[in-house]
Amino acid sequence: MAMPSSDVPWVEKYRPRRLSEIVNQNKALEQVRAWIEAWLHGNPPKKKALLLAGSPGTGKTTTIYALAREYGFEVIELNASDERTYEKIERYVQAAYTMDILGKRRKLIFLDESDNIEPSGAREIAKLIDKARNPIIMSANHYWEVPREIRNKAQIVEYKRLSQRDIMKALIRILKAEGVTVPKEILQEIAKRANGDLRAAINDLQTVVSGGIEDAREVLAYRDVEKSVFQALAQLFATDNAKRAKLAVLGVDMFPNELLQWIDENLPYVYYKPEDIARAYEALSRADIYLGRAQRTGNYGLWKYATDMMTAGVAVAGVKKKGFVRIYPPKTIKLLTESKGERSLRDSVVKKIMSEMHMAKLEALETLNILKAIFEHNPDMAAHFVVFLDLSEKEVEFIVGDKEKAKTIWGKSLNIHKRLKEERSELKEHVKAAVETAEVKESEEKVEEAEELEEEGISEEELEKAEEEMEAVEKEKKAEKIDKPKKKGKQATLFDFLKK
Ligand SMILES: Nc1ncnc2c1ncn2[C@@H]1O[C@H](COP(=O)(O)OP(=O)(O)OP(=O)(O)O)[C@@H](O)[C@H]1O
Repeated sequence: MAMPSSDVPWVEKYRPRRLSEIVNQNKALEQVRAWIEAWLHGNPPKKKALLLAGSPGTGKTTTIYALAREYGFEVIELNASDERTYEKIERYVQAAYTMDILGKRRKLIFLDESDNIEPSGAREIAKLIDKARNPIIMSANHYWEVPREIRNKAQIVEYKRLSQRDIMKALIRILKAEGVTVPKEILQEIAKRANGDLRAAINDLQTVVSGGIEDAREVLAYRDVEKSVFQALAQLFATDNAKRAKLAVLGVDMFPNELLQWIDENLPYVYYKPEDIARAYEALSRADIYLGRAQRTGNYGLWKYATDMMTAGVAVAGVKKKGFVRIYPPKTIKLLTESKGERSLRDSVVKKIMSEMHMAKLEALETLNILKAIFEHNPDMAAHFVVFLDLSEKEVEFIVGDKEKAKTIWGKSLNIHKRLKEERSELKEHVKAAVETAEVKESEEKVEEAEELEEEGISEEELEKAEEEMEAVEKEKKAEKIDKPKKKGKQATLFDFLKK
């Protein structure tokens, strides 16, 4: 496997230049073309804004730039989380009054992350859409999170997640262009893990190619566990916007202290000026202080501030290196703080919490921390959780982190088990006794009945026969009842007729 020639991010290097090169979004592209052509034919569409909605890395931004190139627009890219967005849009919308849509320098306004628009600004932006004389295209991951005022004014175009096959094809095309090869099973792994996000897949491919095959296996092994941490950190290190940085790590199923280790490990590759690196580390150390305090006091509300410091605090620390940033797993630190055994214990406890308490993974991780506090301070309640979650002794030891305390809780849980067992067997006894009484009663009744028959000189067979006959008579009666009304009706009409 050859080393790549430069560190230009491949997602940029291989971004499709033309609409026709965009993979597997034909339906969406048809709508986009029809909408822009309506503008160009001097007949602006009813919905003056277009909202491209879909998962990350499916081609939304690519569509806008390819569209602009093909139809001759200049793209004015604005970010919804920028405080001055409204002001900027207004400037362009006003300018559009005097701008000839068919002229050479026509502009297309691109509002990225429109699911991030503050509710206060949404009404104003909606008004600008009404006034707009040039196309406004917005993009969002979830269209339902775009403020309603804006959503109602936009034509929604949905982008689908790309299939594993689409992703494989795109990766192979890049490898051919780079003149490098990667074993097929690794390509398949990358395509599988990308979960429909071609950007993530291309970034992984570049990571793998730049690090060599052995490294690739290791990185991919981590990806198994840390599904999206690579993606999240790539986003975090690509922005100097505090809000975007905070959003980048949402959905990473990791404890904040682990996330801190990942950021810590990768910081020196992101900033190059010593003073920027120092500032970023200062933000990290503050995050660490909050985390320590949360652990000591049990006030997990502090996690939020810690996460803000390690994301937003780091993102605004200075000027970042341009180009592709390779993300490294924090191997050494991780090995020191959490062994493989501990990790698997944590995973099994989290799984039990998820299934017994009907929780998503993130929620379960938070609950695990609450359980840790309970296990440390309240062994009686802890014992009930042990029974409820069906925890093993090792899992209890992992949660409480202290052998003696674990023993006490485990002992108490055994007592609860014993009590429950006793209660259950007591209940069983009750049920058994009740059934027996009912059976005795029934057999007593049967004996009584037999005695009566004997007294009257009727044999069992004769009784059965008599019962069968009675049943037959009953049936006959019923059949007659059903037929009768019909006959009656007929007779009545005939009778009437004769009367006439
Ligand atoms: N459908 C596609 N066809 C070809 N390349 C694609 C496609 N989707 C994504 N890519 C590749 O992935 C990269 C990222 O795509 P793009 O920026 O268009 O994603 P996006 O949908 O705008 O994501 P986000 O919501 O995160 O902004 C592009 O540079 C391109 O290389």
